[in-house]
Amino acid sequence: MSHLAQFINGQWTAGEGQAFNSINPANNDVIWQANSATPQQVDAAVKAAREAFIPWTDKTVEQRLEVVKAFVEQLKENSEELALIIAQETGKPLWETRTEAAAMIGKAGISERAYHERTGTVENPMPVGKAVIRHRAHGVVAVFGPYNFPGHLPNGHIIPALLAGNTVIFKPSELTPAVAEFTLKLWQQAGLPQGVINLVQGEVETGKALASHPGIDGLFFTGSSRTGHVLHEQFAGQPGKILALEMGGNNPLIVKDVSDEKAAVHDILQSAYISAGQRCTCARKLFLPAGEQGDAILAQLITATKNIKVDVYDAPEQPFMGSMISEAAAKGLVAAQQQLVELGAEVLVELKHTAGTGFVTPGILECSNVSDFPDDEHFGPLLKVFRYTEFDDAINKANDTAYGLSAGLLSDSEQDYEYFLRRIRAGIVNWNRPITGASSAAPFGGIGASGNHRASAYYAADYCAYPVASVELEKVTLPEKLSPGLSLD
Ligand SMILES: NC(=O)c1ccc[n+]([C@@H]2O[C@H](COP(=O)([O-])OP(=O)(O)OC[C@H]3O[C@@H](n4cnc5c(N)ncnc54)[C@H](O)[C@@H]3O)[C@@H](O)[C@H]2O)c1
Ligand SMILES: O=CCC[C@H](NC(=O)CCC(=O)O)C(=O)O
Repeated sequence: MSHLAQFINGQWTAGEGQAFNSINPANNDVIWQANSATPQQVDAAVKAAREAFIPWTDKTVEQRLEVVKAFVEQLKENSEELALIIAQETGKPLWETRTEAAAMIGKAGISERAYHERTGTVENPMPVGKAVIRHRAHGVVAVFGPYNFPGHLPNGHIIPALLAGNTVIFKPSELTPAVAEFTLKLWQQAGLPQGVINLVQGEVETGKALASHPGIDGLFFTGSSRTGHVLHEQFAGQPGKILALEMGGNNPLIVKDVSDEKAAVHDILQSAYISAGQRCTCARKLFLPAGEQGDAILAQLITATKNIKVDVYDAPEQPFMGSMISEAAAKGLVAAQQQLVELGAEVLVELKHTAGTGFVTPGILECSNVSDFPDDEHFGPLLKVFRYTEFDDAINKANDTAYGLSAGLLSDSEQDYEYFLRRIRAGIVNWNRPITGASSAAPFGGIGASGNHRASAYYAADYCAYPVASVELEKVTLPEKLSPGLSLD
């Protein structure tokens, strides 16, 4: 019998659709196999979530929080195993997947604060009675997750959604089903009532069946801009449904006048190559000043990039970068490098792929002379360098993208930063810090092709509930003065 990979109405069930696998991208070994959920099983999951909605939303937030806290206890007890499963499925080194497990634990407290601060209940006295603002859950929401943070990013939708009183159907990335399954088992052990979260696993067809299901009240998505745009079109003409899209980026980092060149190189490496370049916030384009300082930083960057340690997730001496998510993704990046070379890019450090694996070494391309630079998110460790003479030119080129997720300036001048801050178009704008590693205690989202103005992380509470404004008085009472033209006698 097929592996029981679907969690529907509190029961682990085998999928009845086509078989799919998860592989360890470091060596292409199959580590998980199951059958996908069919549209009928997706329908059963939506019905289970609908049945569970009223009892769940009728609980007090404190009661819902108790379950979330029990889940956090489960996460704490099992964090090492969770970190290992994330590492096996994604290729990310263990030091990094441990930080992902820790971010999942931290999400509960942050979401609790956000729930009260952004969607809490507010009462204001009025001349007659009072005005009250409350927030209500939307109902049944679908959560779609990406492969690069298979635990942390879906968790960033699921916890706020549950706290607000929604019930959830979770469709994880088909590349990381084991992480989703393990996480759902922790929810189950935490005592979550049946139907409150349902897991439907499978490839794109399962995703399509869920996204197009008429029974969902909303969809919270983290993933590529391509899929996000498909979902946006699919939701057109349905203003009653809430759609939150967290998508990719083509993120710029500008270096201007810095006194500590080594520190600048460090922040560039952290921005471009962490998670093997597979973070939505990673720097894709680096703008270096023409002249001596730019030359010196570039030379140091080339050396440091060649020295980056790339290895398996559990290497005793931990690498900075593990493997990419798959061999196909690695090959895609090699193809992107080749395409840029054909457009006029010069290879400063070649990105090289190890056949039969998802391993690549980090690469740098000099792209100042590339005409018709494609506005594609290269989701991996391939940094494109541009040299500039005028700060305004660098900012204009940095803004020359449909995306707008993260951006950064490395400069000792606060005046430069203020200028940059006023002109750059992005949802995350940093100064003298890497542009990756955003805080869950801040809003997280982008503009343009990066999002639809529904920031996540600290602001996720906003899209998990709708406001209800009430004016209230304990009993029906005649006003002291009637409106002109009214008579009750
Ligand atoms: N802004 C953010 O918060 C953020 C965070 C992490 C990753 N990302 C982005 O995510 C991308 C990498 O993740 P990915 O490759 O897993 O994304 P993806 O878009 O391929 O997949 C995301 C989810 O959507 C599902 N899906 C794909 N096509 C679908 C369709 N037509 N209908 C319904 N569901 C569908 C997938 O099965 C998966 O569950 C990168 O572009 C990255 O920048 C964004
Ligand atoms: O890959 C995209 C996410 C990258 C990550 N951002 C966050 O973790 C945001 C915080 C949150 O959602 O809680 C990063 O910036 O490195």
